[in-house]
Amino acid sequence: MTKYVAAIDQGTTSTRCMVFDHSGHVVSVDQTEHEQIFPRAGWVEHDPREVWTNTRQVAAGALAKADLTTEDIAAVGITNQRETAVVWDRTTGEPVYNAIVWQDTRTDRICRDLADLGGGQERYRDRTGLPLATYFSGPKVRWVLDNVEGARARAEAGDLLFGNMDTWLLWNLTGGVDGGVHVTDPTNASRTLLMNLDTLSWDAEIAADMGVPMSMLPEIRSSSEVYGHVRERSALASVPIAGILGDQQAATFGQACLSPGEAKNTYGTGNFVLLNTGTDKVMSENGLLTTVCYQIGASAPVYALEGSIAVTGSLVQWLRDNLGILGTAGEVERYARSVEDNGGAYFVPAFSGLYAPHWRSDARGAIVGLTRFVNKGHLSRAVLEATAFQTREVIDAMNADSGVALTSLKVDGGMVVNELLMQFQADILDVPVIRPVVNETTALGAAYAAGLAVGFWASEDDIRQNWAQDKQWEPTMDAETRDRLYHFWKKAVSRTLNWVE
Ligand SMILES: Nc1ncnc2c1ncn2[C@@H]1O[C@H](COP(=O)(O)OP(=O)(O)O)[C@@H](O)[C@H]1O
Ligand SMILES: O=P(O)(O)OC[C@H](O)CO
Repeated sequence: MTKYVAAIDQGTTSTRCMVFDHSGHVVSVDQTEHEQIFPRAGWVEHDPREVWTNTRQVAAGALAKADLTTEDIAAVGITNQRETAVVWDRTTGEPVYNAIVWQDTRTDRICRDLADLGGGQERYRDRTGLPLATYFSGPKVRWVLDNVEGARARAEAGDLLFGNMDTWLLWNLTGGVDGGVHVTDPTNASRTLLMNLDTLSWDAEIAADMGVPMSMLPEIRSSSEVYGHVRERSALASVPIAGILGDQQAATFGQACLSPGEAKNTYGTGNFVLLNTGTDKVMSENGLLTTVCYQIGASAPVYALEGSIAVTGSLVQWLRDNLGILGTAGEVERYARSVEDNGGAYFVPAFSGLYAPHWRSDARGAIVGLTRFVNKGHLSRAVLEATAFQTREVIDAMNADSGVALTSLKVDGGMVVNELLMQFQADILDVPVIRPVVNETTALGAAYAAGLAVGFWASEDDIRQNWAQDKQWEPTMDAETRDRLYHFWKKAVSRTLNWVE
């Protein structure tokens, strides 16, 4: 029997390939970053060709680093930044435009026009589980067809294909113009504003409203089945591609949040809290998303409530790259520890407006409470605290929507090495925060989906058994302090609204 399963994790800032053994431990990893393209304020793009080239490189790199060959790999899974939209020509394989990234706000006008058709921001909530917001892929496809010369005519002639990053990579991995498979899974499809959450199929009426021809849309298959095999003459040649999960759903799966009431929070570029609600979908009345959590083979889909926060780890990057006041992301903890508290400063990073639970595209970032006293340490602390406060907001909304009061929170992602943040998070939520041994839960979740499809893992019980705790932070803050800090956070948020006119 082959000993390993691989996962390709195509994230916002980088692409990695990871190889896991049967116990879910990392055997090998290779990773490379891609360019963040900011053509103008509010626009964020990636070059899909660069991402595809990087994918091939890291697949080869991960095998080489552990001295593995294709024969050692039982299956490969794909997990990806969700909502990031690619439109390409099926006859040439060439993208017609850069990938428009989930954080991009250029579709604000399109979303407002759609809302004006009736129903406002909630127009498609019943069918899709989502508010009308710039975050999702459908309006991004509309923008490409409206703005790239000749694109609409080519789309209507059936020459153009759409996909989130999972679909773009799957199509290329399985041969591209030579028989590439044009498929996605329900977790990715549920982020387009085009999929019906009950039937797990495309909604023709919404696609018509959105001006997106149905011929562009990939086939929706389950999250765990063999979609095709990797093309010949490449690193993972002939390996079955057997799992697709959007990265936040993959992390939920990798964290073994497999029963209703279990939740995780991933701290990466943004933060994403997902609560497994089982085979019942919970429609949010408090600004959360209802989304597909996973669908394993022919089983019924499992749903989740999601609190999506656009800017958390990227705020640390902003301090480092745009202001130059940090040398590395890790330094934020050292500066934050140099002071006792935030010195009265609050930083609301509404760089892409505010996502959950506010959904306010008219908000923009603000630092409030500044006095001459505030220094680099206080700002560093305010940056970390912003992550924890935003998490509290979505978890409060989740409690209200689901009636589930969390008794602990599983965490993962690039920011969870930050111990000050983890302690502050436990304090602001007043529940323990738990970090697993394998923090690479996103790639692991995709590996599990692929491994289950080919019998490498027998059942979800294997996933539960593989999960192990690394560290737990207990809340120590008194209620009065917690309430005071959170009160000022909410006041700071109110100062960012109604900024864009
Ligand atoms: N020690 C740290 N403290 C706070 N944030 C950190 C630290 N190390 C990394 N980060 C942040 O974590 C993020 C990277 O996490 P990762 O999970 O790799 O992101 P993604 O998958 O979204 O690309 C970056 O935004 C970075 O600023
Ligand atoms: O690539 P990440 O980890 O920042 O995740 C991005 C999310 O999928 C966006 O919805």
